[in-house]
Amino acid sequence: MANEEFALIAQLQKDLGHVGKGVRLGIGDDAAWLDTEGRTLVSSMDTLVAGRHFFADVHPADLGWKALAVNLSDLAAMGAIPRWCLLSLALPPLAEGYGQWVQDFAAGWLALAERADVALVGGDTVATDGPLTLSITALGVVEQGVMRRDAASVGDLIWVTGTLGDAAAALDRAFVSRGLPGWALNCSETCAQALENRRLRPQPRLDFARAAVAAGVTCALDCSDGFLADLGHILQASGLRARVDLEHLPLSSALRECIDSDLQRLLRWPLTGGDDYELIFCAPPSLTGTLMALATNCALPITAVGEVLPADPHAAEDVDLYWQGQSLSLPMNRGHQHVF
Ligand SMILES: Nc1ncnc2c1ncn2[C@@H]1O[C@H](COP(=O)(O)OP(=O)(O)O)[C@@H](O)[C@H]1O
Ligand SMILES: Cc1ncc(C[n+]2csc(CCOP(=O)(O)OP(=O)(O)O)c2C)c(N)n1
Ligand SMILES: [Mg+2]
Repeated sequence: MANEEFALIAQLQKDLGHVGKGVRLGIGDDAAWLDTEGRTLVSSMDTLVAGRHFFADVHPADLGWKALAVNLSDLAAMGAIPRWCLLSLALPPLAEGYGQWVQDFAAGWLALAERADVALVGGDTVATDGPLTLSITALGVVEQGVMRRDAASVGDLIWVTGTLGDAAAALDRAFVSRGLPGWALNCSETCAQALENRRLRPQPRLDFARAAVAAGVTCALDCSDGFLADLGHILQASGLRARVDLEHLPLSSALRECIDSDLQRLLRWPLTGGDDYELIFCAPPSLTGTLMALATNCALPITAVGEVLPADPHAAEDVDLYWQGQSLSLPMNRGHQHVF
């Protein structure tokens, strides 16, 4: 059954619009009216397109979670506290209408929104002849400063939260299972499910990020495109280089089983695969003890994977990559990039 725009918006308001901090006016007027209580505002936007960021047959609950998670991850990377979101939906025709879809999408979204205490305060809903497309604006506040891409310093250690490469390996498996080109995984069904869960339900590292910025970390971003590509963004913005030890990249036990010490798989999944939504941050060695204690408090492992080096006009690459004591040349593909 086809839905009409205003009926769908009313359902979105009912299923998704829960009460949030500082919301003077939420869904329903021409714009939201929000109270930042004197704190400064941090804003970010990310778009997800069917066929490019997710498979068109994704379960809407998984899509609801992931669409919010990737946006909250950008706020985490700034060290911001998420408060509000705006959601734009461009929906292609669907024979059975979007009633059940919105209900399922809302369940996935709210599972994370309630945990992160973030309220949907507005958006836009349109029909499209193109693929299903979601665009989310995430708004947060900061108490003191933020973490920036251009704030790395020579001698900083390069840290990563959690583990890298699980989602990229799961994406390969999903491609292969759909008869599309990809690398097959050699692992048990239990491992494959653990990887798939990382692909579908990324965890924005909000608590650790908030603690890190309060502890004086000034340089971070979130790893969405691939570790090497995203570290490159920090190095370019900061005008510096880095040394990275490939064997220090943190891997889940499931991914370790799939990689089985194979260099090509290490390069493909944890180094350049992307879709991780972990934080990469740089901090002086003097902060190491504090950071390890914060990570323990958050029950989130953090791993030092390299060091920031001075600029070198003679160096061909921005990263010196080592594996088992050997210097490696960088892979041609450093991570995900949209091409137009
Ligand atoms: N169409 C656009 N208009 C204005 N700014 C943009 C646009 N696309 C990207 N940006 C800005 O470029 C920067 C890098 O974007 P992006 O690579 O998408 O970051 P991220 O990986 O954190 O989402 C961000 O500050 C973003 O706001
Ligand atoms: C169906 C499907 N194809 C490919 C990917 C891989 N992929 C798509 S976008 C992306 C990186 C992040 O996307 P982008 O739009 O660059 O987000 P941003 O860096 O702006 O947060 C990756 C790894 C995927 N997750 N799902
Ligand atoms: Mg983006």
